[in-house]
Amino acid sequence: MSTAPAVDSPKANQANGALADESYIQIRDFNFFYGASQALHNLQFDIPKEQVTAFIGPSGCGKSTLLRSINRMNDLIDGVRHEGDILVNGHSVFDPLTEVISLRKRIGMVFQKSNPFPKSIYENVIYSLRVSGRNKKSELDEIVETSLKGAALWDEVKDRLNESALGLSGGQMQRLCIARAIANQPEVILMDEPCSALDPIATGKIEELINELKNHYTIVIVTHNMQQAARVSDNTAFFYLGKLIEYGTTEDIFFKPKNSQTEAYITGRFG
Ligand SMILES: Nc1ncnc2c1ncn2[C@@H]1O[C@H](COP(=O)(O)OP(=O)(O)OP(=O)(O)O)[C@@H](O)[C@H]1O
Repeated sequence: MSTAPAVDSPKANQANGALADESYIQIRDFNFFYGASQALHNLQFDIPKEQVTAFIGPSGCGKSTLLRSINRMNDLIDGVRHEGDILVNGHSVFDPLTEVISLRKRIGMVFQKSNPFPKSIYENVIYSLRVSGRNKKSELDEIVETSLKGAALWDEVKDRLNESALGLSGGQMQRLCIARAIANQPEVILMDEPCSALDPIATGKIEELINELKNHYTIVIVTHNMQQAARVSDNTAFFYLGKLIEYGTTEDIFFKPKNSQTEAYITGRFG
């Protein structure tokens, strides 16, 4: 069961409270501001454990802002502030005692454009382990193999681990970034349009991988691609102008949307 503190009827505040599974990320009365401009309004919903939850909605509706709030990537931007809370596994990510570097390891992130370092494939995978002083070769070898296998990349690169990561294809680089996140043994993997720069074949491989990864990790994905949201996610949250309009199982959101704005967006009539 969830270890989150009791709040007043969280389900009652969900735009669609159909999700019954154990929640892992709890978003509570969350508002977010860039300076004087409010980007997110009173968000309140739960994201289930070891499932894929998609954030969808037209450009500028706040999907990335919310995603980046979960592992406090927005802290890097001047003049931002928030109200409310986000709990991951029962702990506030904004707790003053939370160490942000370790938070970002526990809540890994994969970006729109893959961002490998100009280093070998091997060093890319264990980069943050090296930074934190872990240098035992046998241990690192094992983590590299497990992480690359976890990212469905091992077979393609096992004979060239010491070659530059910059020689990989776009899809392989994106899977390498997933392997880098996995090496930290994360609880959550956040993905911000991870396939937007990839061709359909590379996209298909990442989607297959997401399907596999959800057996071990809680995944939140921002996507503009409705077919992708329908294919990979268990739950979908639809946002408009910084508000959560509707949230539920992907099947309900796509086939039985309750809100006319959701329906219009899903069917491509706006956005
Ligand atoms: N660094 C920033 N400074 C000021 N405003 C910002 C910043 N980043 C985003 N915003 C604003 O916050 C709002 C939400 O933006 P956000 O990028 O979260 O939306 P999005 O749904 O992810 O959009 P897209 O699909 O185009 O990536 C928008 O009005 C945007 O202009």
